[in-house]
Amino acid sequence: MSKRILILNCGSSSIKFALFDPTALSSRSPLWSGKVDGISSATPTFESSDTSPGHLSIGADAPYHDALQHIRQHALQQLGGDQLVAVVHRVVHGGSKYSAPVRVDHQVLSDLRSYIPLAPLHQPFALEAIESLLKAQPELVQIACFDTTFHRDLPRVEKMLPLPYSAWERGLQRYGFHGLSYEYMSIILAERYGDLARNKTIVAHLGSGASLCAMQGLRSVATTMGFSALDGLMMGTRCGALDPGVLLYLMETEQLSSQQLGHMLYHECGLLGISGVSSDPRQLLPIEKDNPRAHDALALYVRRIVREIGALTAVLGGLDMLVFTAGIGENNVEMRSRICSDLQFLGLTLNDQKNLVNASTISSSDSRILVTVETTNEEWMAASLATTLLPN
Ligand SMILES: Nc1ncnc2c1ncn2[C@@H]1O[C@H](COP(=O)(O)OP(=O)(O)O)[C@@H](O)[C@H]1O
Ligand SMILES: CC(=O)OP(=O)(O)O
Ligand SMILES: [Mg+2]
Repeated sequence: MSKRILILNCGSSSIKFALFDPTALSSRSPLWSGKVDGISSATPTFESSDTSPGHLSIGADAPYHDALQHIRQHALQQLGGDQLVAVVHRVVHGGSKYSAPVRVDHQVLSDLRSYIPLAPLHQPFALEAIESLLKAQPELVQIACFDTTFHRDLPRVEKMLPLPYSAWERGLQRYGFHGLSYEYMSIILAERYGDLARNKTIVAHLGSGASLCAMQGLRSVATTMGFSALDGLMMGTRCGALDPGVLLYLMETEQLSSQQLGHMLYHECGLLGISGVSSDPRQLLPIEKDNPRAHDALALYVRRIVREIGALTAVLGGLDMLVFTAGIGENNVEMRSRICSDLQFLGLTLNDQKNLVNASTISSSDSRILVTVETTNEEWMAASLATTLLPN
């Protein structure tokens, strides 16, 4: 009977899953993988390496729960007679207590629950999966790998918030997210580009959630997400960095409660909020010529990225390499082109042909900055980080 581990990656718009042989992780290829997409939308889809994409019928009341059940059934079929030795979860927030992967028990689960208000779009769903498995199969080993871990050694000046000092003492700090993706990038970039990648690199993780990570020596030295996954770039439905005066105004003058504010900031802002049409650039690009709001949404999205790349370049004291990853970064030719076009002042130029086919290197041969496209693999990264915690 062969050993298997199941990885669950609960993102804000999808659940990705993968089954690995823990004794053959060097191949980085899962035995089976897939995703449920558009979970809270009217048209959720399921696809896996053994089935083509299709509509997934899940209830509107508990779509994450239903999607997880569906994945579990498929995973059990895939396992056949093999032994599931652990389920490994991408958990977005490890807080200040969990700075490394951990085996989950009731105490850990309760600690992780206390971080739900810091990541309400992600944390509850990963924890729901952990909790239901803990109930159904208490003997099954479950391991949590955190998005925050890769940023744990951020310089103090990047972690601090300019609030009264007591806030820092109470643990209010910038954490940073998408750490599994960035850690994977740090491995891949070292293998492909060696010393060049160890210089001044910015990785742009552009998916439903989006952030940038400035790396030096392939370690995180600054990142755009902060205390929560709301900070930094404008996203599909999240606002990104915002003048706190706006929040005071909305609370005081428009009497918005914290719940209403939370819902607005996480679900009704970003590309969807401005356009009123979609959180997905693929839907907005074809209509922007005739739809000023779609045009504004895309222009603001690009502007925020360019601004933050400028800021991180200043923090790094220069830039040698820019890497695009995640759903939009890996696939959206036009968005990459617009971002790079606004960065020409850095001596960055794209090779349009290579960009068009999502080639691995998309900068032109005379560009001062190497621009690459890399497929992220948060599931393999979580599998790899969990190996030391697996039962013998
Ligand atoms: N083939 C594709 N072409 C263009 N954009 C894509 C493609 N696949 C995914 N995307 C974009 O990526 C986004 C999802 O990115 P992803 O990294 O999977 O997000 P998350 O992990 O938050 O669910 C989608 O909203 C869509 O905009
Ligand atoms: C932290 C975060 O925003 O994750 P995702 O991009 O998967 O939603
Ligand atoms: Mg993601």
